[in-house]
Amino acid sequence: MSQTSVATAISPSSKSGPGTVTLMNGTTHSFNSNISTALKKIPVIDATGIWSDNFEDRKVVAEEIRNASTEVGFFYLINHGVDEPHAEACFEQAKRFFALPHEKKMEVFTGLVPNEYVGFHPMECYNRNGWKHQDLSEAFNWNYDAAEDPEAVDKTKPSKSIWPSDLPGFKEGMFSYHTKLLQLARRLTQIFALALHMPEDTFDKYVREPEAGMRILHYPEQVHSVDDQNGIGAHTDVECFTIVTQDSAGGLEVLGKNGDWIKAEPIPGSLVVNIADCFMRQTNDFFVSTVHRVVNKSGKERYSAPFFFGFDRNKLLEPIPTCVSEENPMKYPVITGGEYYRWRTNIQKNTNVFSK
Ligand SMILES: O=C(O)CCC(=O)C(=O)O
Ligand SMILES: [Fe+2]
Repeated sequence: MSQTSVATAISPSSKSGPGTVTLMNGTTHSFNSNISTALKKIPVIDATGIWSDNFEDRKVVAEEIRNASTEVGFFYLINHGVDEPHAEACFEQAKRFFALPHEKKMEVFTGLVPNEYVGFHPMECYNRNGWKHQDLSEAFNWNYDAAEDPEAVDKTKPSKSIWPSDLPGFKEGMFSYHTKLLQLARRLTQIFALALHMPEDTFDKYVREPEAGMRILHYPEQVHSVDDQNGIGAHTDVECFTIVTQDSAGGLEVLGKNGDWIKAEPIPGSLVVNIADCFMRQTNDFFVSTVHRVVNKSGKERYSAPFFFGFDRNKLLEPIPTCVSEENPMKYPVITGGEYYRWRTNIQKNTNVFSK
Protein backbone atom coordinates (compact mmCIF):
# COMPACT_ATOMS: atom_id res chain seq x y z
CA MET A 1 0.00 0.00 0.00
CA SER A 2 1.32 3.45 -0.88
CA GLN A 3 2.74 5.41 2.04
CA THR A 4 2.77 8.69 0.19
CA SER A 5 -0.64 9.29 -1.34
CA VAL A 6 -1.54 12.18 0.94
CA ALA A 7 -3.81 14.63 -0.77
CA THR A 8 -4.97 17.68 1.12
CA ALA A 9 -7.02 19.72 -1.32
CA ILE A 10 -10.42 21.33 -0.98
CA SER A 11 -12.45 22.49 -3.91
CA PRO A 12 -12.42 26.27 -4.24
CA SER A 13 -16.18 26.08 -4.78
CA SER A 14 -16.71 25.01 -1.16
CA LYS A 15 -17.81 28.39 0.21
CA SER A 16 -20.98 27.27 1.90
CA GLY A 17 -22.25 25.87 -1.39
CA PRO A 18 -21.56 22.45 -2.85
CA GLY A 19 -17.97 21.29 -2.72
CA THR A 20 -15.63 18.40 -2.20
CA VAL A 21 -13.27 17.50 0.57
CA THR A 22 -10.23 15.25 0.22
CA LEU A 23 -9.23 13.29 3.30
CA MET A 24 -5.71 12.47 4.38
CA ASN A 25 -6.23 8.87 3.19
CA GLY A 26 -6.70 10.23 -0.34
CA THR A 27 -10.46 9.67 -0.72
CA THR A 28 -12.63 12.54 -1.94
CA HIS A 29 -16.21 13.24 -0.80
CA SER A 30 -18.86 15.67 -2.02
CA PHE A 31 -21.15 17.80 0.09
CA ASN A 32 -24.20 19.89 -0.85
CA SER A 33 -23.32 22.73 1.47
CA ASN A 34 -20.56 23.32 3.98
CA ILE A 35 -23.16 24.47 6.52
CA SER A 36 -24.47 21.64 8.70
CA THR A 37 -28.11 20.86 9.36
CA ALA A 38 -29.90 19.71 12.51
CA LEU A 39 -32.94 18.63 10.51
CA LYS A 40 -31.72 15.14 9.66
CA LYS A 41 -31.37 12.86 12.61
CA ILE A 42 -28.86 10.26 13.64
CA PRO A 43 -30.59 7.11 15.01
CA VAL A 44 -30.91 6.82 18.79
CA ILE A 45 -30.70 3.20 19.93
CA ASP A 46 -31.78 2.01 23.36
CA ALA A 47 -29.02 -0.42 24.36
CA THR A 48 -30.75 -1.91 27.40
CA GLY A 49 -31.18 -5.24 25.56
CA ILE A 50 -27.45 -5.79 24.99
CA TRP A 51 -27.03 -6.76 28.66
CA SER A 52 -30.13 -9.00 28.72
CA ASP A 53 -29.82 -12.75 29.28
CA ASN A 54 -32.56 -13.20 26.71
CA PHE A 55 -31.11 -13.78 23.23
CA GLU A 56 -34.15 -12.21 21.55
CA ASP A 57 -33.54 -8.92 23.41
CA ARG A 58 -29.96 -8.82 22.19
CA LYS A 59 -31.06 -9.67 18.65
CA VAL A 60 -33.53 -6.76 18.57
CA VAL A 61 -30.78 -4.25 19.38
CA ALA A 62 -28.47 -5.98 16.88
CA GLU A 63 -30.98 -5.44 14.07
CA GLU A 64 -31.27 -1.75 14.94
CA ILE A 65 -27.49 -1.49 14.93
CA ARG A 66 -27.39 -3.32 11.58
CA ASN A 67 -29.70 -0.75 10.03
CA ALA A 68 -27.87 2.24 11.49
CA SER A 69 -24.45 0.85 10.52
CA THR A 70 -25.47 0.35 6.91
CA GLU A 71 -27.60 3.50 6.47
CA VAL A 72 -25.69 6.13 8.43
CA GLY A 73 -22.59 4.57 10.01
CA PHE A 74 -23.37 6.61 13.14
CA PHE A 75 -25.81 6.11 16.02
CA TYR A 76 -26.36 7.21 19.60
CA LEU A 77 -26.53 4.61 22.35
CA ILE A 78 -28.66 5.35 25.37
CA ASN A 79 -29.07 3.10 28.43
CA HIS A 80 -25.71 1.56 27.55
CA GLY A 81 -24.76 0.82 31.15
CA VAL A 82 -21.84 3.24 31.57
CA ASP A 83 -22.95 5.75 34.18
CA GLU A 84 -22.53 9.47 33.47
CA PRO A 85 -20.26 10.26 36.46
CA HIS A 86 -17.52 8.18 34.79
CA ALA A 87 -17.61 10.50 31.76
CA GLU A 88 -17.64 13.58 33.97
CA ALA A 89 -14.60 12.31 35.89
CA CYS A 90 -12.80 11.73 32.58
CA PHE A 91 -13.50 15.31 31.46
CA GLU A 92 -12.24 16.68 34.81
CA GLN A 93 -8.94 14.88 34.26
CA ALA A 94 -8.82 16.08 30.64
CA LYS A 95 -9.18 19.69 31.80
CA ARG A 96 -6.31 19.21 34.29
CA PHE A 97 -4.07 17.89 31.52
CA PHE A 98 -4.88 20.56 28.93
CA ALA A 99 -4.39 23.31 31.55
CA LEU A 100 -0.70 22.31 31.94
CA PRO A 101 1.91 24.66 30.43
CA HIS A 102 2.75 23.90 26.78
CA GLU A 103 6.31 22.78 27.64
CA LYS A 104 5.00 20.30 30.17
CA LYS A 105 2.56 18.79 27.65
CA MET A 106 5.37 18.63 25.07
CA GLU A 107 7.26 16.27 27.40
CA VAL A 108 4.85 13.64 26.06
CA PHE A 109 4.81 14.91 22.46
CA THR A 110 3.45 12.31 20.04
CA GLY A 111 6.54 12.65 17.82
CA LEU A 112 8.57 10.89 20.53
CA VAL A 113 6.99 7.49 19.75
CA PRO A 114 7.29 6.47 16.08
CA ASN A 115 4.50 4.48 14.38
CA GLU A 116 2.09 4.85 17.30
CA TYR A 117 -0.65 7.38 17.82
CA VAL A 118 0.13 8.08 21.48
CA GLY A 119 0.98 11.15 23.54
CA PHE A 120 0.15 14.83 23.05
CA HIS A 121 -0.37 16.86 19.92
CA PRO A 122 -0.62 20.63 20.31
CA MET A 123 -3.25 23.00 18.97
CA GLU A 124 -3.11 23.72 15.22
CA CYS A 125 -0.53 21.09 14.33
CA TYR A 126 -2.58 19.24 11.69
CA ASN A 127 -4.52 20.43 8.68
CA ARG A 128 -6.51 17.36 7.65
CA ASN A 129 -8.22 18.89 4.60
CA GLY A 130 -5.97 21.74 3.53
CA TRP A 131 -8.12 24.56 4.91
CA LYS A 132 -6.67 28.05 5.25
CA HIS A 133 -6.04 27.54 8.98
CA GLN A 134 -4.77 24.47 10.87
CA ASP A 135 -7.28 22.33 12.80
CA LEU A 136 -8.11 24.00 16.13
CA SER A 137 -7.78 21.19 18.68
CA GLU A 138 -5.21 19.59 20.95
CA ALA A 139 -5.30 15.96 22.08
CA PHE A 140 -3.71 13.36 24.30
CA ASN A 141 -3.81 9.72 23.11
CA TRP A 142 -3.00 6.43 24.74
CA ASN A 143 -3.07 2.77 23.72
CA TYR A 144 -4.56 -0.41 25.10
CA ASP A 145 -2.51 -1.61 28.07
CA ALA A 146 -2.87 -5.25 29.13
CA ALA A 147 -1.76 -4.33 32.66
CA GLU A 148 -4.92 -2.20 32.97
CA ASP A 149 -7.32 -4.72 31.41
CA PRO A 150 -9.18 -6.80 34.04
CA GLU A 151 -9.75 -9.50 31.40
CA ALA A 152 -6.20 -9.60 29.99
CA VAL A 153 -4.73 -13.05 29.45
CA ASP A 154 -1.12 -11.82 29.69
CA LYS A 155 -0.75 -8.67 31.79
CA THR A 156 3.00 -8.41 31.20
CA LYS A 157 2.80 -7.25 27.58
CA PRO A 158 4.32 -3.74 27.43
CA SER A 159 2.38 -0.71 26.19
CA LYS A 160 3.84 2.05 24.01
CA SER A 161 1.85 4.81 25.71
CA ILE A 162 3.62 7.75 27.35
CA TRP A 163 2.20 9.55 30.41
CA PRO A 164 2.87 12.97 31.90
CA SER A 165 4.84 13.07 35.15
CA ASP A 166 3.64 15.20 38.07
CA LEU A 167 -0.04 14.74 37.32
CA PRO A 168 -1.12 12.32 40.04
CA GLY A 169 -4.35 10.47 39.36
CA PHE A 170 -4.39 11.30 35.62
CA LYS A 171 -3.46 7.89 34.22
CA GLU A 172 -5.66 6.14 36.81
CA GLY A 173 -8.58 8.43 35.91
CA MET A 174 -8.15 7.81 32.20
CA PHE A 175 -8.00 4.04 32.62
CA SER A 176 -10.92 4.03 34.98
CA TYR A 177 -13.12 5.29 32.12
CA HIS A 178 -11.24 3.28 29.47
CA THR A 179 -11.99 0.06 31.36
CA LYS A 180 -15.73 0.79 31.40
CA LEU A 181 -15.71 1.48 27.67
CA LEU A 182 -13.60 -1.62 27.01
CA GLN A 183 -16.24 -3.74 28.72
CA LEU A 184 -18.98 -2.09 26.67
CA ALA A 185 -16.95 -2.47 23.45
CA ARG A 186 -16.45 -6.20 23.99
CA ARG A 187 -20.19 -6.65 24.44
CA LEU A 188 -20.89 -4.49 21.39
CA THR A 189 -18.50 -6.67 19.38
CA GLN A 190 -20.84 -9.60 20.06
CA ILE A 191 -23.85 -7.50 19.12
CA PHE A 192 -22.10 -6.46 15.89
CA ALA A 193 -21.53 -10.16 15.12
CA LEU A 194 -25.29 -10.71 15.47
CA ALA A 195 -25.90 -7.60 13.39
CA LEU A 196 -23.87 -9.24 10.61
CA HIS A 197 -25.97 -12.41 11.00
CA MET A 198 -23.00 -14.34 12.37
CA PRO A 199 -22.84 -16.34 15.62
CA GLU A 200 -22.57 -14.01 18.61
CA ASP A 201 -19.09 -15.23 19.64
CA THR A 202 -17.57 -14.95 16.14
CA PHE A 203 -15.17 -12.13 17.02
CA ASP A 204 -14.52 -12.96 20.70
CA LYS A 205 -11.06 -14.37 20.07
CA TYR A 206 -9.98 -11.20 18.27
CA VAL A 207 -10.78 -8.83 21.14
CA ARG A 208 -8.85 -10.53 23.94
CA GLU A 209 -5.95 -8.22 23.14
CA PRO A 210 -7.77 -5.59 21.12
CA GLU A 211 -6.75 -2.38 19.46
CA ALA A 212 -8.33 -0.08 22.04
CA GLY A 213 -6.75 3.34 21.97
CA MET A 214 -8.42 6.35 23.48
CA ARG A 215 -7.96 10.09 23.33
CA ILE A 216 -9.11 13.23 25.02
CA LEU A 217 -9.60 16.32 22.88
CA HIS A 218 -9.91 20.02 23.64
CA TYR A 219 -11.47 22.42 21.14
CA PRO A 220 -11.54 26.17 21.90
CA GLU A 221 -14.35 28.03 20.22
CA GLN A 222 -13.19 28.80 16.69
CA VAL A 223 -13.35 32.33 15.33
CA HIS A 224 -12.69 31.53 11.68
CA SER A 225 -15.48 30.43 9.36
CA VAL A 226 -16.13 26.75 8.66
CA ASP A 227 -14.83 27.37 5.15
CA ASP A 228 -11.43 28.32 6.57
CA GLN A 229 -10.97 26.06 9.59
CA ASN A 230 -12.26 23.00 11.46
CA GLY A 231 -11.72 21.85 15.04
CA ILE A 232 -10.81 18.47 13.59
CA GLY A 233 -10.95 18.20 9.81
CA ALA A 234 -13.08 15.70 7.92
CA HIS A 235 -11.82 12.13 8.32
CA THR A 236 -12.88 8.55 8.88
CA ASP A 237 -11.70 6.58 11.89
CA VAL A 238 -9.28 3.70 11.56
CA GLU A 239 -10.42 0.72 13.63
CA CYS A 240 -13.71 -1.24 13.72
CA PHE A 241 -15.86 1.21 15.63
CA THR A 242 -15.48 4.31 17.81
CA ILE A 243 -17.40 5.22 20.97
CA VAL A 244 -17.41 9.00 21.46
CA THR A 245 -18.22 10.75 24.70
CA GLN A 246 -18.93 14.42 24.06
CA ASP A 247 -19.74 17.25 26.44
CA SER A 248 -22.69 19.62 26.04
CA ALA A 249 -21.02 22.06 23.61
CA GLY A 250 -21.90 20.25 20.36
CA GLY A 251 -19.94 20.53 17.13
CA LEU A 252 -19.58 16.95 15.91
CA GLU A 253 -20.87 16.69 12.31
CA VAL A 254 -21.45 13.65 10.13
CA LEU A 255 -21.41 13.63 6.31
CA GLY A 256 -24.65 11.88 5.36
CA LYS A 257 -24.95 9.69 2.26
CA ASN A 258 -27.01 12.43 0.59
CA GLY A 259 -24.16 14.95 1.00
CA ASP A 260 -25.47 16.99 3.95
CA TRP A 261 -23.35 17.70 7.01
CA ILE A 262 -25.58 16.48 9.87
CA LYS A 263 -25.13 17.74 13.44
CA ALA A 264 -24.60 15.01 16.05
CA GLU A 265 -26.10 17.17 18.77
CA PRO A 266 -25.26 16.20 22.35
CA ILE A 267 -27.83 13.97 24.06
CA PRO A 268 -27.13 13.89 27.82
CA GLY A 269 -25.91 10.49 28.99
CA SER A 270 -25.60 9.12 25.46
CA LEU A 271 -22.55 7.75 23.67
CA VAL A 272 -22.06 8.25 19.94
CA VAL A 273 -20.92 5.13 18.08
CA ASN A 274 -19.52 5.23 14.56
CA ILE A 275 -18.27 2.58 12.17
CA ALA A 276 -14.61 2.89 11.21
CA ASP A 277 -12.47 1.74 8.27
CA CYS A 278 -11.42 -1.75 9.45
CA PHE A 279 -15.07 -2.77 9.85
CA MET A 280 -15.95 -1.26 6.50
CA ARG A 281 -13.18 -3.26 4.86
CA GLN A 282 -14.16 -6.52 6.55
CA THR A 283 -17.83 -6.04 5.74
CA ASN A 284 -16.94 -5.23 2.13
CA ASP A 285 -18.62 -1.80 2.46
CA PHE A 286 -21.84 -3.21 3.98
CA PHE A 287 -21.10 -1.11 7.07
CA VAL A 288 -20.17 2.48 6.24
CA SER A 289 -17.19 4.25 7.76
CA THR A 290 -18.72 7.68 7.70
CA VAL A 291 -16.79 10.93 7.22
CA HIS A 292 -17.09 13.29 10.18
CA ARG A 293 -15.51 16.46 11.57
CA VAL A 294 -15.85 18.89 14.47
CA VAL A 295 -16.61 22.59 14.21
CA ASN A 296 -16.89 24.33 17.57
CA LYS A 297 -18.98 27.48 17.22
CA SER A 298 -20.72 26.95 20.56
CA GLY A 299 -19.31 29.94 22.40
CA LYS A 300 -17.54 27.68 24.89
CA GLU A 301 -14.66 25.26 25.17
CA ARG A 302 -15.48 21.74 23.97
CA TYR A 303 -14.08 18.47 25.36
CA SER A 304 -14.58 14.99 23.98
CA ALA A 305 -13.21 11.50 24.57
CA PRO A 306 -13.32 9.04 21.63
CA PHE A 307 -12.50 5.38 22.30
CA PHE A 308 -11.27 3.56 19.18
CA PHE A 309 -11.91 -0.16 19.16
CA GLY A 310 -10.69 -2.83 16.76
CA PHE A 311 -9.53 -6.40 16.59
CA ASP A 312 -6.11 -7.68 17.58
CA ARG A 313 -3.48 -5.96 15.40
CA ASN A 314 -2.30 -9.28 13.99
CA LYS A 315 -5.76 -10.23 12.74
CA LEU A 316 -6.12 -10.14 8.96
CA LEU A 317 -8.93 -7.89 7.74
CA GLU A 318 -10.54 -10.80 5.89
CA PRO A 319 -14.09 -10.53 4.60
CA ILE A 320 -16.90 -11.52 6.92
CA PRO A 321 -18.61 -14.49 5.21
CA THR A 322 -22.07 -12.90 5.17
CA CYS A 323 -20.68 -9.87 3.31
CA VAL A 324 -19.12 -11.52 0.26
CA SER A 325 -20.43 -13.75 -2.51
CA GLU A 326 -19.58 -14.63 -6.07
CA GLU A 327 -21.57 -11.60 -7.24
CA ASN A 328 -20.08 -9.40 -4.53
CA PRO A 329 -16.38 -10.28 -4.22
CA MET A 330 -14.04 -8.68 -1.67
CA LYS A 331 -13.06 -5.16 -2.75
CA TYR A 332 -10.02 -4.70 -0.54
CA PRO A 333 -6.59 -6.32 -0.38
CA VAL A 334 -6.35 -8.37 2.81
CA ILE A 335 -3.85 -6.81 5.23
CA THR A 336 -3.73 -6.89 9.03
CA GLY A 337 -5.42 -4.28 11.19
CA GLY A 338 -1.94 -3.39 12.48
CA GLU A 339 -0.68 -2.64 8.98
CA TYR A 340 -3.67 -0.43 8.27
CA TYR A 341 -3.23 1.37 11.63
CA ARG A 342 0.45 2.07 10.94
CA TRP A 343 -0.26 3.37 7.44
CA ARG A 344 -2.93 5.79 8.70
CA THR A 345 -0.92 6.81 11.77
CA ASN A 346 2.13 7.71 9.71
CA ILE A 347 0.16 9.62 7.09
CA GLN A 348 -1.18 11.82 9.84
CA LYS A 349 1.92 12.14 11.99
CA ASN A 350 4.12 13.04 9.02
CA THR A 351 2.08 16.22 8.58
CA ASN A 352 2.52 17.36 12.19
CA VAL A 353 4.04 20.84 11.89
CA PHE A 354 5.70 20.52 15.32
CA SER A 355 7.80 17.56 14.10
CA LYS A 356 9.46 19.57 11.37
O1 LIG B 1 -14.48 15.23 19.20
C1 LIG B 1 -15.30 14.48 18.68
O2 LIG B 1 -16.49 14.51 18.97
C2 LIG B 1 -14.87 13.51 17.61
C3 LIG B 1 -13.38 13.43 17.43
C4 LIG B 1 -13.01 12.50 16.33
O3 LIG B 1 -13.72 12.34 15.38
C5 LIG B 1 -11.75 11.74 16.42
O4 LIG B 1 -10.96 12.00 17.33
O5 LIG B 1 -11.54 10.84 15.58
FE1 LIG C 1 -13.12 10.57 14.30
